Amino acid sequence: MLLAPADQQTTKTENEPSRAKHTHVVEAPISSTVFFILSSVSPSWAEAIQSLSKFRHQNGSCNTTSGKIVQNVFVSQCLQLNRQFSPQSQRDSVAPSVRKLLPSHQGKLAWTAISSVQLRTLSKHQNDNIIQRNILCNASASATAVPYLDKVDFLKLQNGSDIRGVAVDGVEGEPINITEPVAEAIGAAFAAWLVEKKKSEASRSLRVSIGHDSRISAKLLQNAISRGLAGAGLEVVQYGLASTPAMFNSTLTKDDAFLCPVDGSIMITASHLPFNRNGFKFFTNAGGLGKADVGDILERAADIYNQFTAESIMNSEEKTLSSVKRVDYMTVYTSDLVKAVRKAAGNMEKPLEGFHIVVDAGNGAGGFFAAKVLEPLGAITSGSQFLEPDGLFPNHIPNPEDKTAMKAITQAVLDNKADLGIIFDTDVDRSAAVDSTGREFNRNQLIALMSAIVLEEHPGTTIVTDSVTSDGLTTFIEKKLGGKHHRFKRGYKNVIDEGIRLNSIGEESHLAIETSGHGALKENHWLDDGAYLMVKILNKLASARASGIGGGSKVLTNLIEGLQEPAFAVELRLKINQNHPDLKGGSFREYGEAVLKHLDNTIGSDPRLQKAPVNYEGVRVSGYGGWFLLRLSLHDPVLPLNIEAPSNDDAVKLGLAVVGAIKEFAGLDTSALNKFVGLEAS
Ligand SMILES: O=P(O)(O)OC[C@H]1O[C@H](O)[C@H](O)[C@@H](O)[C@@H]1O
Repeated sequence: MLLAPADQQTTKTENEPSRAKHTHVVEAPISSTVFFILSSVSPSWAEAIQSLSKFRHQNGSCNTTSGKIVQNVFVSQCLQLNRQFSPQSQRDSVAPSVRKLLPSHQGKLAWTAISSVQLRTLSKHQNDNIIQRNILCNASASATAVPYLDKVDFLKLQNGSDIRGVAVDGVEGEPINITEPVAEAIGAAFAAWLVEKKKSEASRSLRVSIGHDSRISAKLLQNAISRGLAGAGLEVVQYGLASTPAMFNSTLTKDDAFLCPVDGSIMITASHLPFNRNGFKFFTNAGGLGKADVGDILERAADIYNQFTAESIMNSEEKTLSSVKRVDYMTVYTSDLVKAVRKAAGNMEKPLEGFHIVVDAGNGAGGFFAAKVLEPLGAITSGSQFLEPDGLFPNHIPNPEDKTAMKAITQAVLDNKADLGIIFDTDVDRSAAVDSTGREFNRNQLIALMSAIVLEEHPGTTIVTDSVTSDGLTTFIEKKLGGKHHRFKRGYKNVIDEGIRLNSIGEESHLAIETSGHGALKENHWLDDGAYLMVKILNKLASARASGIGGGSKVLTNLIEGLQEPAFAVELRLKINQNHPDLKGGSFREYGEAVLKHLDNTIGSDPRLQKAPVNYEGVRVSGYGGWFLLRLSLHDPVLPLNIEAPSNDDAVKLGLAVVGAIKEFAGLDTSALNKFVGLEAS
């Protein structure tokens, strides 16, 4: 329910279950541990902290500080404090003077000198207790302390339908391009876009929710983007740690007590990318914004940013954050998930009683699933791992496509003799599962399992998938399950939009799902939601139990019996060298298209190879009992090549067919493929 305004809010550990409907506003001194760390590094910071602490207490507006969150709040507060102490006459030059106040080392804070790599090699104990806090400070502070209004190429921040960039310093060759002013401009731009979109409906001021994953730059960016929105006159509601699907859901929920529905929503996340990255996803009740709208927002943001002055930034900070509200929305979202499972099990209170289910959240935002979804349904969750948010992702990348991550959850299932394992990506829009024997339900297997569940409910329906799905999956969906497999393009947004489009032209489709673990169901507003996919699986477990069928996750494993899996599968990512003279100054996309066209023409003359009769992306070819697909990456100057075959030899033959066709493209780095087929030593 509604919490205190953001600037008075207790910053408790964010995945802690909410105990009270209204959170108390607590005042407390700056954490002494942080004081110790900072003072040992820089006396001038220590003085600043003492002044800040005093100032905040005298003025009765100190945020409580605990754990990791303290540093973000703290650095931001120091900067605010400096601004508050500056007389108006000095404020025009506030950015340089703020930088001067910070202990600087070549334009950055002195304590950014410890590199993230060094930190990672320190002992776990240190990492957990002191050093990790230090890097959090470094990271957050350096996002603020880089030259304040540097020139930024906003359009380069677009990554398909997302915004992605670097928010934390410390990785060589990756300078920060999402600073607080950049985020503030993006917030203001989204506000302008939303007002224009919703002007016919707007009888009150528009409301926007903001949530974030566990990244170390999240808090600063959340406040910065809030300033942009609030400065434009919108009502801002911060959710804190949240999942991407929950953010979309908040545009649909009807509940005044939680200030819902909101008119627009922003998730701060860079999914499974490394700790130094961050980004934004945008939603309205019509779904996630697409490429064109995100491009529009970035153009507006560039204009807004160019008009920023140090004074305007300072004023927005002073005026707007106090109006921001906070709501514990994850409670609404998780109770909806709980209700969905109860309903599917004939309204049993604890339909998962006795099931042992372990969760691996990879230290992302998905830790809530154990305590707030599985346990209320009666499941035992002991042995769950990496549930605590930690933006350095110290255990494994939160990504169900990652082999190490899948190994970790499989091991947890086996070690705990659990019935099922569930794993999420950082922002919980992707997931995968593992049965009690350690069999993975990810990629084609997850799609097969979800198809089996959905086709039981909607016989004959069309299953939309991405382009890298296997031939065995098509056979399974069409021959075993009696559905239709519509293999479309890569990209969750492409897949979901295609599911929606098919329905609009009269072809019934209830599931759009990618091998990456993204998936959306028609019954769930086409919401791309890894947690909801797992709910559908839990429903199956619960309803099997309710109808007296035992055997734990065997009921799931049985559902994908008959799915043929390739003996050999590989993905090779061939880079396009954008500076190579062979590109003749053209874009990597044009070059990639030329490679694909040439491959397409070459394949036509080889009788052992057949082009896929229906294909929406790249060049997909069958032969030697298997297939390959060469396509352009959605985001990168890369041509990913997927090969599946009955044996390694057959896969090599398919690889050689590709080598023959693309070898004359000198701007393409084919070394990975050459090694695979044995033309280069590995
Ligand atoms: O085209 P690629 O580089 O393989 O990337 C494709 C993937 O990009 C992102 O991760 C999207 O979230 C996925 O939906 C998509 O499948």
